[in-house]
Amino acid sequence: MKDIIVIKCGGSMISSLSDDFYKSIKTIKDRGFHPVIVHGGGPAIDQMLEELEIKSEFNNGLRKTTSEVMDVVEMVLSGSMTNKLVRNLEKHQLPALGMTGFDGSLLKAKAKDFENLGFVGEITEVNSDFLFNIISMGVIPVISPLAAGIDGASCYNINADTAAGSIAVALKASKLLFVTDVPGVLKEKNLIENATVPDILNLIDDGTITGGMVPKVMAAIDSLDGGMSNVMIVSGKNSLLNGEKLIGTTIYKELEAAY
Ligand SMILES: Nc1ncnc2c1ncn2[C@@H]1O[C@H](COP(=O)(O)OP(=O)(O)O)[C@@H](O)[C@H]1O
Ligand SMILES: CC(=O)N[C@@H](CCC(=O)OP(=O)(O)O)C(=O)O
Repeated sequence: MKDIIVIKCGGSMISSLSDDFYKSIKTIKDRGFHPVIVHGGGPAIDQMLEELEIKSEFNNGLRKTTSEVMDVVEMVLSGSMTNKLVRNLEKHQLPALGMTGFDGSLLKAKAKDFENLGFVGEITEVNSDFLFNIISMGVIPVISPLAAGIDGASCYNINADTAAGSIAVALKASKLLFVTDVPGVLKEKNLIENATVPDILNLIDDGTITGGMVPKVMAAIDSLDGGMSNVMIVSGKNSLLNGEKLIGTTIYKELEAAY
């Protein structure tokens, strides 16, 4: 299927995505693209864990997921996070269907490093046909990054940036957008509009890119390695579009592609 655009909505933005953001999704769809949404929910998971007095820690940007933490992750990601997006899409005349990676065996995973990270998963399979069928009905899939183990029994917590990258590669999407709470990759408060993979690695090394931006750019790099050619980090605070153009940071594999 041509012109699929995978849009990852960060948990930092889900509750405050602007009306203009949803209108721009409508414009993108009207222009013939098929949006597929993958969402996060880190801040809402943090809040629920805190309310329940369950401790959680991060290891290289990934939440160490004990079975107690997994129950909360599953509840938050597949509950209010998905529902907020679906409700708002429907409000903007965009038919949408919320699902986890369990539905239709969409995502299969194995433990990434059980000893240190518990039930954090690494995606091993994406059921692309399941998504193609939904997309062909004109419906936007809204996916929470939970996956079943190969045995079908265990449940894994996948970083939403990583899940979006794997889904974009599997669907051979023409674009992958990471929607977050900043306009893109910033250096000294200025937006970097174009960056190659070596530029990004240097920005991590010199401490310009830190925290939640690290899994995002790493997922961008993995998806470029997986064959994607167009990966961007953009803000959800306003419209994604400035006329014909998407606004944000575009990451390219190498210099020739950038200019
Ligand atoms: N160089 C950078 N440019 C922009 N944001 C950065 C940079 N380095 C770190 N960040 C942080 O990354 C955050 C976005 O990641 P994250 O909080 O995980 O968002 P999301 O929930 O949308 O995935 C920004 O709000 C910012 O605090
Ligand atoms: C393994 C892992 O860290 N999973 C993430 C899943 C949610 C996520 O990625 O949400 P954001 O996109 O808002 O960061 C977590 O538990 O927070």
